[in-house]
Amino acid sequence: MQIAFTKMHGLGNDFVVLDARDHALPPLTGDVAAALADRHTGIGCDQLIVIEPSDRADWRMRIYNCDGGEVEACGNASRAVGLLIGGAVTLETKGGLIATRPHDNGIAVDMGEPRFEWDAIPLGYAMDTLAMPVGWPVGDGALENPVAVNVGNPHAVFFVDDPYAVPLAEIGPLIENDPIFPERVNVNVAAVTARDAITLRVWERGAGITRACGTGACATAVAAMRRGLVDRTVTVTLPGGPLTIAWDDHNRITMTGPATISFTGSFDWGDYA
Ligand SMILES: N[C@H](CCC[C@H](N)C(=O)O)C(=O)O
Repeated sequence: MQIAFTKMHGLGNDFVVLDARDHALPPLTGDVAAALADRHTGIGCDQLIVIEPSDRADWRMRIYNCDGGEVEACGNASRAVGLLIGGAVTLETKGGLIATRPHDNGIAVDMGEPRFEWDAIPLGYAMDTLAMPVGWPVGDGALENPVAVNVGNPHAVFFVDDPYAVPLAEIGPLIENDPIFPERVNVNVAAVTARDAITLRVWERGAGITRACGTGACATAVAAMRRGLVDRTVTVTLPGGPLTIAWDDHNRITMTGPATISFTGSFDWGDYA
């Protein structure tokens, strides 16, 4: 069975997008998602995205990390789907309802409200989420006291002097899989460089180091705002480029940035299932 796909990215965080708005796909399992996402034997991407009908929003967006796990949110993919569909779009995700609209700087996404309660992250037990009383040894120092925040998906945000000096490939998986995070976690290492500027790198849950992470940018921005380190609109610069994040007086996060269609193609479902 031939299936069409659109290859897309947001600042280099890339996606294989399957459009099932007017026809159902064959049953999609985590194994099929991981096979399609494999950069050696599949099409290759950080996340596999499926657009399908919804009875709660215009459409439903399903997100599979390249490890095959289905997850709640993906900021960069939200912009990609918004670009693909066009106009103002509401999307149902496992992490809640979001809304996209065209913007002068690409696509703007209402990412909803951040959650800071320990059991909403979730964490394994009650603790201060503004500075978790934990640390992980790194070299002759440590990554410690992260902010924990849920922006549809779980994030730990560490503020450091230089994100590019952190051995993220080494420490990322250890933190991602620490039992203190029952649903694992996305690991953000960030430096505040001005009241309106943050530099960020991300080890993504189920995907590893990516060139950009939209939810990571949202999580890091509101974490910095909660600590009083930045104003309520900031530019978060990732390896793939900048995103603008605003946290408004109605407690809603807006993320604005580019989305790109790379190419279209098709594959035989039988090659992967
Ligand atoms: N790895 C993330 C999902 C993708 C998030 C990232 N690609 C983004 O743009 O937000 C998670 O497991 O929660």
